Amino acid sequence: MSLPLKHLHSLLLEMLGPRKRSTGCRPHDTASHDVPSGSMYSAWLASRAIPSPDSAGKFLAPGGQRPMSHKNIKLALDISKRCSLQVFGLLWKLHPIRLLVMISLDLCRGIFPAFRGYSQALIINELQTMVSSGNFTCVRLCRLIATELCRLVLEGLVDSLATTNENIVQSSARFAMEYRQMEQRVRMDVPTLADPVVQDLFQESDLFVRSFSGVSSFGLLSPFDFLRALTLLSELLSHIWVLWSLTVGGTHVWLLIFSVASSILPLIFAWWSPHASYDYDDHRTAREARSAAKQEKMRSLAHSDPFRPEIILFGLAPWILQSWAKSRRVTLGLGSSQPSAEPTFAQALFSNINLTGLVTALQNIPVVLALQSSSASLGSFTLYRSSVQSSVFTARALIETSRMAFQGIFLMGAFCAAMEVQPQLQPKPEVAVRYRGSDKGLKIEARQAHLLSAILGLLIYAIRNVSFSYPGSKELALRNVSFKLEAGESLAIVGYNGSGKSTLANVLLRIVEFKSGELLINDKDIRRYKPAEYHEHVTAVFQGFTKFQGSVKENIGVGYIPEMRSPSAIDKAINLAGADHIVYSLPNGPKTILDASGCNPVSRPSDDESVRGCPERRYHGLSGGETSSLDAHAQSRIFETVEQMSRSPSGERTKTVVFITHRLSTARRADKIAMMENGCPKGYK
Ligand SMILES: Nc1ncnc2c1ncn2[C@@H]1O[C@H](COP(=O)(O)OP(=O)(O)OP(=O)(O)O)[C@@H](O)[C@H]1O
Repeated sequence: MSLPLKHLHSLLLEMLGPRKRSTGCRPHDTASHDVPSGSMYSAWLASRAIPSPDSAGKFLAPGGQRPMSHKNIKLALDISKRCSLQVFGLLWKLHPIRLLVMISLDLCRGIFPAFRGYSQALIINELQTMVSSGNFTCVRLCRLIATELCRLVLEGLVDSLATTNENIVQSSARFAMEYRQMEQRVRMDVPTLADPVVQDLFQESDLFVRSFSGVSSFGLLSPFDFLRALTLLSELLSHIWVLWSLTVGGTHVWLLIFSVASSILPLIFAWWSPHASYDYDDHRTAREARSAAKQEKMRSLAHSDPFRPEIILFGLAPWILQSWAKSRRVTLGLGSSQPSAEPTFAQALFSNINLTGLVTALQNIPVVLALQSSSASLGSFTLYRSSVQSSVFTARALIETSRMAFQGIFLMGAFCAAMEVQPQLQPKPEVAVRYRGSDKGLKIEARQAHLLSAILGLLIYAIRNVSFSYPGSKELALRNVSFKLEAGESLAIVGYNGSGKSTLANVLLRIVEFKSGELLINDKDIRRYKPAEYHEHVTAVFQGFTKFQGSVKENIGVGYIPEMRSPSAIDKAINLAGADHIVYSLPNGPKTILDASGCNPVSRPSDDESVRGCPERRYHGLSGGETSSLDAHAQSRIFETVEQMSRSPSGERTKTVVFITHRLSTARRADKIAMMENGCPKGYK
């Protein structure tokens, strides 16, 4: 079966089967990751619990909105107390001075609107005085206008200085956060990433990192947007100060009350109306999240090249389209039988009747009356009115920012918790040992755990030998595997499909963790070696060989990064693999770009700018046999090469070799043969 087909099947199973990933809510017990209580991880986890009784033990989908409950507020406070300093510290280290400048300028910019209103009020007052007195001497007016122009220029200067500074700080922060995220991702191992709760954690952490791209309008709030709340706060305070200074002595208190009331009346009206429950950001219910995930999978299936042959062959197009459309309809709230979050036409009409104009007009009545009956100036009333309206507007923005910040705190918590996650295969420092190799290669021993089996006699079957099951599977893929391989020996693993050969290889390669038993490498428990150090001494060619989108040279080079750019090392590798005739018959030899999509074995025009205009660097496919699915002849040749490589020039064994084969003739070459059946070596010689 071809690799793309395998991938397609696993993808389809993922989408169709009874699976944990496809649900918006997760059962609690899927978390296999060790959760220390009181950690950031446990606080983050607790915030995802769905409070309703029928969802007991289930979690919100990644990115799901946390309700503003008492419990969540406490968790948010706890997370911000522990995590904000960590994140702030990270940002502080990048550009301390620039960050300080950014905060100061943000605070300054907050008071600009109040100054603007004040300056404009002075001009209006001057005009009023000129008109009422009939004295049209313009010196003072010109001075005021010049001051206003200077203020405008200064505001513009500060704005551009702030924006330039902000861009530098934001770009560095974005890089630093993305780097941390990438660093965390690449150091994770297979068992950790297979944990569905860790997957969710990383997804929310990714959302936090994405918030640094300045996409707060999509409901993501970065700490920088949160800093901008300072601007809003200083703006609000400056407006309140203006209002206070205008009403000091109680001269126009009734006017203030009337203005504030008329400004917040439309807000109260909107809040009270049925439409108010609609919230653009808060649409991630479990059902919608499930549909969004499915819609995304169907979209990528429709756009993916590697799956194209199967899509055509199995006639999957209508199914993809229908499934996508069904999910998309749910996320868009179209034709849903459930009460829609979207406003109905009547609600929309009701809420869209713009009362603001009417209220503003009404506001003018007391202003006019006050102007006629008091000595107050037109300028001060203009300032007064604009300050009231700006205060209400700023307060609204602050409330909205706080609401988004509340959700942002949990995403920030996810980021900090993700940084705490340790790869499961990493040994604890107190048990870690250095790898000590031998001249002959690895000595491997998979054996029973004597002590445990003696104590737990009745449970011997479950614990005594090397056993393994895949996450989410109750079936053991390896059961009670025991064998011994001396350094320099070779072992052939044979067996039916699905008997556990690849799983055993992955356990030996320390790619997956086994559940029980003991695996000794050079007389030390494999779990005590740091995986990275261990991997420096072992290598493997996988059945599902990965082709990277790049040249043949690069594909060979990734096998040993230090020599990646060395033409002689690449040539030697090509020669050792006996691949000279394949590689040098390609249109551009080792420089030929491999078509990693696997769907087009012929040359195709490049989308890559670097390749375009360079006709000889064309894409080229390789057959399955040319990469990993070897015919008898190729297999024999490869084993000759491996045999040659595993001996010293004087013919002594220097490497231990384990190979999986379906051919008895190949297996006979090995010193030992393990016949796998149902996860267990039945015959071992
Ligand atoms: N990711 C996975 N999740 C759950 N079960 C798995 C997973 N991968 C393999 N299995 C199951 O584990 C068992 C052993 O699979 P494994 O791939 O080790 O078999 P194999 O002997 O290498 O087969 P083949 O010869 O077809 O490559 C099978 O029952 C398989 O269904």
